[in-house]
Amino acid sequence: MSVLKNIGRMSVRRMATVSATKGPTAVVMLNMGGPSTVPEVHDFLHRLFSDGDLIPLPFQRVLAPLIAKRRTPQIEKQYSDIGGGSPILKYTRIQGEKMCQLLDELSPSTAPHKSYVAFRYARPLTEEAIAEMRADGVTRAIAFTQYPQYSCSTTGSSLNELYRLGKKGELGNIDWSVIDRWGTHPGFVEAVAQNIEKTLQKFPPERRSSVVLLFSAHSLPMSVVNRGDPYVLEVSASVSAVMQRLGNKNPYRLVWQSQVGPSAWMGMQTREAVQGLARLGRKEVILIPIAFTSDHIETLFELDLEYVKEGHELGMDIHRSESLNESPVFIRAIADIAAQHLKEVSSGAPRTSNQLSLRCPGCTNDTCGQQKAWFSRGGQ
Ligand SMILES: C=CC1=C(C)c2cc3[nH]c(cc4nc(cc5[nH]c(cc1n2)c(C)c5CCC(=O)O)C(CCC(=O)O)=C4C)c(C)c3C=C
Ligand code: FES
Ligand SMILES: [Fe+2]
Repeated sequence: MSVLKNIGRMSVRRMATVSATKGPTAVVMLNMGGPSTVPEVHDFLHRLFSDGDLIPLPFQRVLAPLIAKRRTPQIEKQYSDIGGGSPILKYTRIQGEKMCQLLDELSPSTAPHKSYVAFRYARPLTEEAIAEMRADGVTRAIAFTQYPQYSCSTTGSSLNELYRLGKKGELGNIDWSVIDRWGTHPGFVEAVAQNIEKTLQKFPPERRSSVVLLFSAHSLPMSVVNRGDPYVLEVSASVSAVMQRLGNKNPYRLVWQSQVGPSAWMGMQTREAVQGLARLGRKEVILIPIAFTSDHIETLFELDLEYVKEGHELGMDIHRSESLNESPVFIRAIADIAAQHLKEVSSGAPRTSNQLSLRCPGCTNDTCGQQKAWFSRGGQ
């Protein structure tokens, strides 16, 4: 038995060495990113408002710098109030590195694995991740979205950006596949549920089952919802899966936060929901971030410094459930998702999910269609 084990270990090591000569299997962590320091806020907002896949503006090149400049002082203040910057880069690096350690064990035939961070609006940008991958001699890469639920304004924007670089010939000779959503994966659901259970402990046992679970996700403009974007459905599916895992013991609602600008956005708004619950006398509440995997201004500023504080002023016993951040259950989940994906693609499965192949019925952005076709061919 031990001889067999040793042979197993040797072949694992040999395979790792062989693939090391052609570079590691890259796992590219796609996300929007956030300014790591206050002076980076302006550039972050400038890139965000310049992204026509997120916010299509008339005369975008002219308007984006003006809007970014006008909004910078307010957002700088929010980042100062949460300690001087977004922790998303710190957490994404930790999640990626720990995930790859697990992946080397779970998928020895594709080892070694190396994670690269590709942010859409903050450094390291997609181009920087690609330069590092090319220097490492990468020939096989997974574009792994770190948004659990798919929206064309988030994951779609990151994939469009990769496609544009590929079309310009800047990606080199890399064979791509995509993990484009995983909002109901049992490991993700388990990690969120465990954090809720931990927060429920803060309430007296006899009142625990009447605590209201208020799931909160970043809202979407109704123009995006109404063109058939799948995000609202997918966030709802995550909430249902978490509630099922919790045995449906608590009353709950899904509400939406962080609307920007005057247009109509998906509701009900989180702030109004907190106020409404207080008015109805339902004063024991847990706020649960469900659409983002690490802390950011929406949790640390909007939920903690605004809504929890306002809830206390209304006499509520209100707490926020922790973000996933360094949760080992979560890191194990993303490693399992990547390992399963590598196994399926190596045995001939398509390079993206079937769901990614479908454009929103109201889509008028040609890049979306070209991007989907390009990834389905492995980025060729
Ligand atoms: C799943 C999460 C997110 C979706 C969906 C989303 C859509 C979306 N966002 C905007 C406009 C802005 N978003 C801004 C910041 C921001 N957005 C998300 C997440 C999602 N956005 C996060 C996590 C953050 C904050 C980053 C951090 O470090 O905390 C901003 C900038 C901040 C501000 O000016 O208020 C804007 C603008 C649109 C238009 C949109 C869908 C089309
Ligand atoms: S906007 Fe959804 S596919 Fe283009
Ligand atoms: Fe946003």
